[in-house]
Amino acid sequence: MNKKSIKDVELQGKRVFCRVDFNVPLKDGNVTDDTRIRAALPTIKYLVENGAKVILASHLGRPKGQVVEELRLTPVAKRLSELLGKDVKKANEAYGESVKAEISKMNNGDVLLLENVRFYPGEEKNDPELAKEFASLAELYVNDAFGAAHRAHASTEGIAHHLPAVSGFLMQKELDVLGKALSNPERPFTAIIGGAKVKDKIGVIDNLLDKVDNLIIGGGLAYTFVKAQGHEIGKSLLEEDKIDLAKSFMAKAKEKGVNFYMPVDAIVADEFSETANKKEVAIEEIPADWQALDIGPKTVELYAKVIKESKLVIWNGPMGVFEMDAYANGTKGVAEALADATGTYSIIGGGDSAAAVEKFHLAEKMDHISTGGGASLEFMEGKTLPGVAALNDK
Ligand SMILES: Nc1ncnc2c1ncn2[C@@H]1O[C@H](COP(=O)(O)OP(=O)(O)O)[C@@H](O)[C@H]1O
Ligand SMILES: O=C(OP(=O)(O)O)[C@H](O)COP(=O)(O)O
Repeated sequence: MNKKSIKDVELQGKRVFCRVDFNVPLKDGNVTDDTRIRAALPTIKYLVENGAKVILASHLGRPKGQVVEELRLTPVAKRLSELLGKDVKKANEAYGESVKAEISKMNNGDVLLLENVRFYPGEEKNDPELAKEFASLAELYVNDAFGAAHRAHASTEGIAHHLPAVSGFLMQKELDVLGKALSNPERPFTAIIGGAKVKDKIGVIDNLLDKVDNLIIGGGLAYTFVKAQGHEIGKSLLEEDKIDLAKSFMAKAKEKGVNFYMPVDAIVADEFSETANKKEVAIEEIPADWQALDIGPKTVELYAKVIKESKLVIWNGPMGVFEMDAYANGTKGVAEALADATGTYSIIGGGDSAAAVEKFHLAEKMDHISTGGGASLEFMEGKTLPGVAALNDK
């Protein structure tokens, strides 16, 4: 990579604003999957060992510019402290006088975690004033938040214009591994897209159709396509205004000779809960008032066959609501197919997909687990990631 890294700069005694992606799943105030925290440890340890004052910043969830008590980073600081084996202080704000006072008390090698940067409206707007406030806390900016590198926000992009700005080890590793696998992909090349961020991910499909041999759709994303095919989807996840786009993608796939795979069956439930009534139905038979929360077994079988025949698979987004055991089989089936496909290079992207693979104890069997879902997809599309572009060139 032609961007400067933490190895290229002096760290001793420096106040370093290090943006990480600690957007991790929480339940009852505890971190349920710490993959993203562990992934940032090499950078944090290096900063500590080289005598920097480490000021960490992250977003958590989508609080939309307001303080949301459940989205404070306190549980993350606790987990990080356990993983680092050292005290991690947690600030209640992300900038301002109280934070400056905390920083002035730091010794070299100390670690401070700022509050959720998305509690401030300026973060997602990439407000230059907020970027300057962040910059005023430090003497050096390090971006190790690959998972948020596709966002041009104040703490991922704006700040880099006000301080010397370099990459961390995770950022470098992600760009290297993904760059190598995708620059000249082995074929058949298959992309599996699922999850719930329909608005974010649907656009990616357009560019993917220029690159892949097979495109597999699952998760909440699938039902906008099922609807576009003319079937009823009951109360399943739907982006009404993306139906025409979905239709155009199916037409483009046909034109380009890309095999476009969609669910042929689903597990439907009469409410969004573990204890709901549920049944297995063919995809054209989703009852009104029911919602599809997982792909069905015939779909798993079909997708597993495509995976087995592929040389490179990139998978982003779970196939169903895997957090509830009743709707985890689709995601588990796809994860197992990837784990079993020994001749297939597997790249898993996205916080929830990585968490799913961890949950099924299959992480070891994957070739690369990326900490970025949207980020790895945009990188794969060939887009410039704003969080990377803003860093200093070598
Ligand atoms: N059929 C579905 N209906 C509703 N939500 C779904 C469905 N399938 C998957 N999901 C949800 O999608 C979420 C993950 O989506 P997303 O954030 O897009 O994935 P990733 O973090 O891997 O990029 C999970 O919380 C999962 O419960
Ligand atoms: O979880 C993330 O993205 P992902 O779900 O695409 O992996 C990143 O932390 C970015 O979060 P965002 O999509 O709310 O900007």
